[in-house]
Amino acid sequence: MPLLEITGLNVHYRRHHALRNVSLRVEPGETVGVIGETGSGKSTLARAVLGLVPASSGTVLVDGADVTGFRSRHWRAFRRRGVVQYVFQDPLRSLDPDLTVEESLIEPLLVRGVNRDEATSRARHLLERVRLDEDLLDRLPSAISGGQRQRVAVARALITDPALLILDEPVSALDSANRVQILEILKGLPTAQIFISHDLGSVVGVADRIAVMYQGELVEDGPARRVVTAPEHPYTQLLVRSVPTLRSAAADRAGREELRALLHA
Ligand SMILES: Nc1ncnc2c1ncn2[C@@H]1O[C@H](COP(=O)(O)OP(=O)(O)OP(=O)(O)O)[C@@H](O)[C@H]1O
Repeated sequence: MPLLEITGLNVHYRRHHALRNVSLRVEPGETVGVIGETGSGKSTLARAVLGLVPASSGTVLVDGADVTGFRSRHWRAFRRRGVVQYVFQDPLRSLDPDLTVEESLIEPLLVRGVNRDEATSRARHLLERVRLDEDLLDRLPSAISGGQRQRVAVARALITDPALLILDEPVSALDSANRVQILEILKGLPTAQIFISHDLGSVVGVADRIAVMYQGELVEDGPARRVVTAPEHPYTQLLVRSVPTLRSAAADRAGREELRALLHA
């Protein structure tokens, strides 16, 4: 069973048709890159999966449950299970400015009834996974760097052991060194991910599959290598052409690594 199955999804903001008949599947453990230019509907897709905008029609099945029919109490119960977690471009949106790093990390566990010692030990373990020093645990988000904050946001999203992580432009606000480090961390995760970006270069080294959005429609969806080496839709062809070394470098894994280093140098 797919972890996420979106079928014929339409979303309107008043009279604006933001998502048009979008269908997308994500299998457990799979990373799907969603790319497209500004306004193409990428964030709306994420919002629909998280229940932050209503669907006009279509279905969104998360772990077998049709969330499009959920009322607010269903959403509360569903969110408490922590099956889907998210990370935004700006980590200050995911982190409470008044909570220390440690408090931010353990809070999702405490509300689920995990005791403080166990929660703290899991928080420390996750810090290691996102390559952050334990010294940061006592600091407020305002007292750490943007790259560190985004790593804390990733750790907080992972602490409930979600089946699906939705990342909306997670590296767009970071400098190139931090960008590469976060991409490395995401690449090593066993969790299924939807990685939203306007930048094909960021997505290509992380994603198993790439889905391309254009004007509210999902115009192409396929294995990352195929989308990059043999793009079918004219918009994808344009995207690939605009990153000249992508096509040849995507031919193998080593090439992709090289390409990413090149793009983020
Ligand atoms: N709350 C809203 N009310 C009205 N229209 C909206 C709202 N949010 C988004 N839109 C419109 O819906 C379309 C899709 O927006 P969305 O944020 O999903 O695009 P995006 O691909 O994520 O863009 P970006 O890369 O700039 O974040 C855009 O035309 C946008 O102006």
